[in-house]
Amino acid sequence: MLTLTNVFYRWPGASEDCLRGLSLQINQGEWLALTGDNGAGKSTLLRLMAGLLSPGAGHITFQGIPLSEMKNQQRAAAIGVLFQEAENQIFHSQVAKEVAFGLHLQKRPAQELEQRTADALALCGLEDVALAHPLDLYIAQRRMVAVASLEALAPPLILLDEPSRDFDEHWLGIFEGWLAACRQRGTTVLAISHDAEFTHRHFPRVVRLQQGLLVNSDNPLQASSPA
Ligand SMILES: Nc1ncnc2c1ncn2[C@@H]1O[C@H](COP(=O)(O)OP(=O)(O)OP(=O)(O)O)[C@@H](O)[C@H]1O
Repeated sequence: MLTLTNVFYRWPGASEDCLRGLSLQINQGEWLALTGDNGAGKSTLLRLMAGLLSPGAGHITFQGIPLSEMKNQQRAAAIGVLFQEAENQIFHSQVAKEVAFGLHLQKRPAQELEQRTADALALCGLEDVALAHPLDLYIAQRRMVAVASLEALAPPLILLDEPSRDFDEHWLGIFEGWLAACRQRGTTVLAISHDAEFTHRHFPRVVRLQQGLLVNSDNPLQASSPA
């Protein structure tokens, strides 16, 4: 589904490459966790996978199409991202409007838009705050607003950066209910996570980013190569 081939990336002004010839294939329907030390480059890699940064060398394709050739709208429909600071991806003054925004951009019929928004709010435990300002919510609820916005669009590939962070037991349960819905519809998911228990519960395949390359957690000495 998503294929990275010999990808290099160096941040502007940095003296060394952050990613050094990294290759990875994420298959359709696969759930893959990405681990690694602080500063290893996991969030950088996620931004490359989302098409928000471009590799300095190498290439990334989504279902065979280079990410660089996809239009923004096409990419947004295909790949959903939950950032580490999910509150920074909230732009509207009302929860329901925020959740519906992506569907508006896709020009979905009004009835479908309303239904999908209502369903996403319900699944994400936000029905009672649908008319609230997102910034008036607790941090866990705000994070779920960003999740509900993803749910409304239901992209086939979802990238999550430290998703279990900020959740107490109650909200983690709701978030994991959403993950179950994603699994049921065959969504492909990649998650960066430092939360070993969460990773173990959901992600059968784990790769580790180390010195700009990926290694399999099962076999730390062997570089992860395209399947
Ligand atoms: N916007 C940026 N501009 C310049 N350098 C950056 C930027 N973002 C990250 N970096 C650098 O890239 C390297 C990798 O950072 P990144 O945030 O991708 O790591 P990470 O593995 O996600 O870390 P963490 O687990 O702490 O979130 C670091 O050296 C960081 O300083």
